[in-house]
Order: sequence, then C-alpha cells, then structure tokens
Amino acid sequence: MAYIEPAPIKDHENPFESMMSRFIIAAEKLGLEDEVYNVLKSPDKQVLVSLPITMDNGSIQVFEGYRVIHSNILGPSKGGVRYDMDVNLDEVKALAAWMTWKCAVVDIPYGGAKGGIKCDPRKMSAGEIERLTRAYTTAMAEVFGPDRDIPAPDMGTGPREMAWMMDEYSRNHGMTVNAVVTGKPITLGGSLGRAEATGRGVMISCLSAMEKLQINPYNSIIAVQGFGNVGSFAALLLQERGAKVVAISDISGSYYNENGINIQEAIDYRDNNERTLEGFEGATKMEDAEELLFLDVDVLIPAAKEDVITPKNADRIQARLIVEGANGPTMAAADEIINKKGIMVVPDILANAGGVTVSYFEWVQNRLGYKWTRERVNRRADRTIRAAFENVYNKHNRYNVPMRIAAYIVAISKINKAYKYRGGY
Ligand SMILES: NC(=O)C1=CN([C@@H]2O[C@H](COP(=O)(O)OP(=O)(O)OC[C@H]3O[C@@H](n4cnc5c(N)ncnc54)[C@H](OP(=O)(O)O)[C@@H]3O)[C@@H](O)[C@H]2O)C=CC1
Ligand SMILES: O=C(O)CCC(=O)C(=O)O
Repeated sequence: MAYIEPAPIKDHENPFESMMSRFIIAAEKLGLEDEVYNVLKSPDKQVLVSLPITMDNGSIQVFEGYRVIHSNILGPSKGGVRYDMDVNLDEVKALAAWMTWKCAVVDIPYGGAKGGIKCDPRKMSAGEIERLTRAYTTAMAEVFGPDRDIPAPDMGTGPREMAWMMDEYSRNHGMTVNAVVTGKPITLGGSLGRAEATGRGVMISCLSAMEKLQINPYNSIIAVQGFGNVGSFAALLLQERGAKVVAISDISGSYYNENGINIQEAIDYRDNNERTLEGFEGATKMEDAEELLFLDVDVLIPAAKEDVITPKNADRIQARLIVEGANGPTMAAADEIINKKGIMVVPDILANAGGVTVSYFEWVQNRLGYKWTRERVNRRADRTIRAAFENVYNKHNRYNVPMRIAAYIVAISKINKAYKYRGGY
C-alpha cells in the first residue's frame, strides 16, 4: 500500500518513530485506507509557547511549553502534562498519539493529546512551579476546555499542579470549571482512586497476563523500574496480591533484595526523604542501575521513561512477561528481539490505561456534580482494564500478532469506524 514506509530499524530512534513503526504494522494488517492513515499519522494541532517566568532570585527565565492534540475523532482530547528536561516536540507528539490509541483500547470517549514543559521541577521552588503552571494554563486558554481538551498529571506533575491549572482556567473564565482537568485533589473534585489508578491498572493487566502464562502471583518475582506514581503503586498492589518485588529504582539508582522489598516501607522512606530512595536500607543499591532490567524475574515493569529497552540490551532480559507502566519504554527496534525470545509484552497503551480510565470517571463525576465511592471507581476501572485486556488478547490470537500490535489493531479499527461515521473531513 502507498502509505507503508519501511519500518525504521536503528539502535536509536525518537519516540515518535517508535510509535509510527508500530502504527504502520497494525495499519498494514488491517488494510487501513490511505485517507485514514494520512489523517492519523499527523497530529491535528501542535502548540508551542514561550513562558517567561520570574524566578525567586528576581531573574526572568523563559520556558518552552507544548501541547499536541493528536486526534479528537472519538471525543475531546485527553492526556497528561509532563515536566521534564527531556520534553521536546517529537516526544510530545508520540505521547499524544499514544493517548489516542490508549483511549480507544479502553473504549472511553476521548481523543488523544499530551503536553509538557521543558523544565527540571526538582530544581525549582513551589512558587516558581506555580507561576510556570499558571502561565502555561493561560497560554493554553484557547486549547483547554472540558469539551475540548482535558489535561491531567504525567511525569513530574500531580494533584498540586492540576489544582493550579483548574484554578487558573477558572479565573480566566470567571467561574469554577473543575471538569477542565483531572487528577485534581479530592476536595477540588478529584476522584477517589485516581492517585493509584495507573498502578492499579498495571496490577490488573499484569494479573490477567499472568493467568494466561500460568504464572502464580504468589510464586512470582517482579522488578520495577521507576518508583513514582505508577511504579510505586504497581509494586505495592502486586505485593499485596502475593508477588515478591525484589528490585525497585528511581533516578538515584536501583535497589535489590532477593527476599523481597517491603514496598510500603520504601514508599514511606521516599516520602520522608525528599522523594528519593537514596539511603533506603531495606535493599542493597546495585552497582549498575540498568542491571535491574536483566534480573532473573518473572515480570519486569518499566515504569519510568521511554526507550529503556533497546536493541542493544533486549537480549539480556530474562523476564517472561513485561508490563509497560511507562509510555514507550521499549524501542520499536527491540520488539523483534523480545518477540523472538517469547516474552509477552502488555503494551503501554493497555497496561497503563487505568489512569486515563479513572480520569474519565473523574470528568463524569464533575459533570454530574456527584461523587462515587472508591469501591465503585475501582470496580469499574478494574472491569474496564480486564475487558480491554481480553479484547487485545483475542486479537493477538486472531491475527497471530504480538500483544502490542493487537492493541494498535483494536485502537485503529475503532477510530477508523468512528471516522467513517463522522465523515465530512
Ligand atoms: N501518572 C500517570 O497517571 C501516568 C503515567 N504514565 C507514564 O508512566 C511513567 C512514569 O510516570 P509517573 O509515575 O507519573 O512519573 P513520576 O514523576 O511520578 O515518577 C517517575 C519515576 O521514574 C523515575 N525515573 C526517572 N528517570 C529514571 C531513570 N532513568 N531510571 C530509573 N528511574 C527513573 C523517577 O525517579 P526520581 O523521582 O528520582 O526522579 C520516578 O521515580 C511515564 O512514562 C508516564 O508517561 C502513564 C499513564 C498515566
Ligand atoms: O489521566 C489522563 O487523562 C492521562 C494520563 C496520561 O497522560 C497517560 O495515560 O499517559
């Protein structure tokens, strides 16, 4: 077909290329028409803003802010906002497209978007981060909106930043608009269960995959890379279900204990120690942090950043199952090596979709002006992830493709149908 370009097989690729090469394989399997392929391969809108901020020392620093709307075919666009020094347009474009596929995989009525600011929040005061967040929100006044584009937390952001975004947007509009952003503090209309939702979805999809591979959670051994919102909750919830978590990590390094790490203790340590695991005594710091990926475990959960599993290191992975808590942790060029080794991968657009699922529930509650109990939120979210997992697993068998391509097939087929019904493009 005309749109099929050769998949880029290199040992370095940007996340957008990683995303595109999987999209192309799935599109080819489905025989997607050129017209739809061309609509989906490029984002609808890319906004880049300069944000001059007064720093605490009185100087002015100019930050780059991004918001990319990939698609709104299925509904208003949805996706987090990342604060990190590696934020760049290609990364945000890839993350926005992944949101489109993710929302379609879990069957929620949203398109995909993502935002980010190139900054290092660890080196900024709370006041500086607040001024930056408010400036970004004002700059995106015409982009955001509860029926247009709804931001949420991602790496480097959380309920605090979401509260500032909600407040700034509301001030600009002269009324309280809590449905404009999700992942808010509970008192401002946040949903019970959102804080742990992404890690919980990782846990549910991990248990679903373990069942297929006949891995007993009570005898399972797990390594988790990244100990932020996603990694720490995934580790805690899996440990609560009997798994032994032998390794965890953050930017300070990787920590190993062959008898299993007490995850609640590690979380308490991090929370009382400026959010770092440095000095945690419940495990031994590994000499080389990357070695966490190659431990002899049943399950590996990358929950930090993109491109950590590469064609150079994929062959060393011993886990039977990889559950992608992070977005894009596996480079496309590593897929074939992983597949040849017979490792099952629960791909990011399924494994970490619990977060956006509960964000959708938060938005629904805000619009209803009503609060659901934690039990209701968790029950519905678990059901959504389980159903999405089964759907993807069935496509994996039916098309004889890896789980990742099966997830793209589920997403693209749904968006293709919606596109045809809407027409008029
Ligand atoms: N939050 C959410 O709801 C969702 C997040 N995701 C994805 O999950 C991933 C993690 O996000 P989230 O947990 O929110 O982010 P956080 O900022 O809460 O945590 C990120 C974690 O990764 C660690 N980290 C960063 N770089 C490295 C590295 N090179 N090696 C080891 N650890 C590292 C950080 O360490 P340190 O704290 O020391 O910097 C921190 O522990 C991202 O890919 C994000 O897009 C996906 C769906 C939803
Ligand atoms: O909760 C949301 O709306 C989006 C979360 C997110 O950014 C993601 O799933 O990658």
